[in-house]
Amino acid sequence: MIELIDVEKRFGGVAAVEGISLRVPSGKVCALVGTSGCGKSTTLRMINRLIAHDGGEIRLDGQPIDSVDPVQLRRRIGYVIQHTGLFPHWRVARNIALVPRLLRWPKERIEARVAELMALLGLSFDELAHKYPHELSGGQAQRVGVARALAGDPDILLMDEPFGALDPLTREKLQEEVARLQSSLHKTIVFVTHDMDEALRLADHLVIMRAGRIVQQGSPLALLRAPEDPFVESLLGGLERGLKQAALMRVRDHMGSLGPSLPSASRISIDASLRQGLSIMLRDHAERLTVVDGKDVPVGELSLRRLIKETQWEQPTSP
Ligand SMILES: Nc1ncnc2c1ncn2[C@@H]1O[C@H](COP(=O)(O)OP(=O)(O)OP(=O)(O)O)[C@@H](O)[C@H]1O
Repeated sequence: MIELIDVEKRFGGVAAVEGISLRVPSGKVCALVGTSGCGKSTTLRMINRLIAHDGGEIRLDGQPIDSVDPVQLRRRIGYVIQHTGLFPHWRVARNIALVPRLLRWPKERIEARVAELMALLGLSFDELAHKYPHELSGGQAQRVGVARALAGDPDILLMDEPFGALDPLTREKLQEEVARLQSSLHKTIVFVTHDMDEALRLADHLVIMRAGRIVQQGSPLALLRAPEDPFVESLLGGLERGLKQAALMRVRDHMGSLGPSLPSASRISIDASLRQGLSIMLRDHAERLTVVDGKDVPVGELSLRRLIKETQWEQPTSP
């Protein structure tokens, strides 16, 4: 568990971060989002003591980070940055092996770990292990960056705009990979992003910052349902907010049973999102969709009328 309690940071007397308090339970993902210069990276870097905090307390599993040697601390914490931070004169395998080498693992264990991580991140060992970073595509380099951060099997992963420099398709693919990895690795992750869709997609806990302070924090759905002010609302997509909320909701949780009436010819997978359901309804001019399981067998119905009722029911009443 990561805890920040009333944390402050000043640069030359000017506050960069003021009174930040947040808690990330073990195995959960927290996203820091906000306008440029609001203190996201500073907050992240204080967690692994790349920057020292001036006030408040930061604790990892209850232990204040000031009481841990910074080098020991950083070996427990994987760190991924936007332009990968790979050593340009080291080959991929050596870059990934950085922390295991520092930890003085035996050679065979390091080699096995590098091969394991490259497989985990979808990187071909034979093709890429001996290349230098400049011989990689942006997506490959970023995967190597993530592999390197995971190499020492840290329980905590900090990621600063990890996919910021990638094209949208590669970015989406890597987001999927990180979500897939996280579902089995259960790391405690804090990441900084400018991409709200990325934050909504990956985070269990969303923290919105402005001018060094937290404006609002909570689960993505809670924030989408009740942004506290126009700034948060606009960051969350303004008029697109309903669709972003629908993207986080699953068909399986909102379908009804198959009625006596003829099933709709338009179908949707039980694993799809409500946003995808709405899109199919618009495309097919259909107010009802037949929900099918993985074997294409009808298992229920998604109805526009019911959806509207349910989402109204979930919206808080405005003051
Ligand atoms: N080493 C430093 N020395 C002086 N001021 C700094 C330093 N690092 C950050 N700052 C200032 O602290 C504030 C917060 O910076 P920070 O990099 O944390 O913001 P950010 O939210 O991550 O921004 P961006 O989204 O643009 O990366 C900014 O005003 C920045 O200029």
